[in-house]
Amino acid sequence: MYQELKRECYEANMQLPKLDLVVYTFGNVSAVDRANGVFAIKPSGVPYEELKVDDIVIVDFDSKVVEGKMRPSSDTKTHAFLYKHWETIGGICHTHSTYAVAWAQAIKDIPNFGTTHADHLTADIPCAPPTADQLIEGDYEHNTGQQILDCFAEKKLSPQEVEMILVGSHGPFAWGKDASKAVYNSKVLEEVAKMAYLTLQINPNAARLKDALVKKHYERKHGKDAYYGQGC
Ligand SMILES: O=C(CO)[C@@H](O)[C@@H](O)COP(=O)(O)O
Repeated sequence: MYQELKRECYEANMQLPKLDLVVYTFGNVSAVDRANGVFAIKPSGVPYEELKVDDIVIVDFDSKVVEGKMRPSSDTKTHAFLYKHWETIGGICHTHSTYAVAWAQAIKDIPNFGTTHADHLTADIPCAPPTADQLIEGDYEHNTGQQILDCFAEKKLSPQEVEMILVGSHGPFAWGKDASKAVYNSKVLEEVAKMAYLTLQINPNAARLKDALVKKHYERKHGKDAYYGQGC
C-alpha cells in the first residue's frame, strides 16, 4: 500500500543531494496523503545514496508508524504538526543548506534585497527565534512546529504566500502543494540566502527593495493584485 506516495517522497528526497542542499543524512522531505490521513517521510539516518523506495516510512498525523520497517526522520513530529495545522500544504522539505543555516544560526530574517527574492515572495524570509527549551533534549520536533506557527502568527504571514522559514539555531523548512514544490522552495531559499549574504558583504548598507517596486515586480510575475506582502 502507499507505493505511489512512497515513490513521490523518494523522488523528492533524492533531489536534495542533486541540488546540493544536503550532505550525508542531513534533511528530509515528506509527502502527504490527506485522504488517508498519512504522510510518507524519509527514514532517519539513511544516507541518500543508500535510500530505496521501500525504505520510505508511512506515518499518521500523530507520528505513529503505519507502514515501514525503519525509524522515521527525527523531524517527523514537525512535519506532522504542520500538516495538521496547515491544511493546504502537500509536501514539506527540511535541509541544512549552508547559507540558509547561517542566517538561521544568526537568528536573522532574510531581507528582500532584489527581484530574485521578490519573484518568489514579497516578504522578508522569516526566522523563528529559538525557544528556551528548543535545545534541551525532549519533545524537540513538536516544539519546532509550534515555533514555526508562532512566528507566522506574530508576523501575520500566510503559509500559502510565504512557503519557507528559518528555524533559529537550526535550519530551513519549506513547503508547497506537493513534495516537489517543497524541494523547489528549499532551493530558492538557499539561493536567496546566499545572494543576501553576499550583498551584505559587498555593501553592508544595502537597502531592501522599495515596496512599490516589489509590488510591481511581483504582480508582473504573478498577475494583477497578486501582491500581498508587508511593507519593505
Ligand atoms: O535537523 C535535524 C535534526 O536536528 C535533521 O534534519 C537531520 O539531522 C536529519 O535527521 P533524520 O535523518 O531525518 O532523522
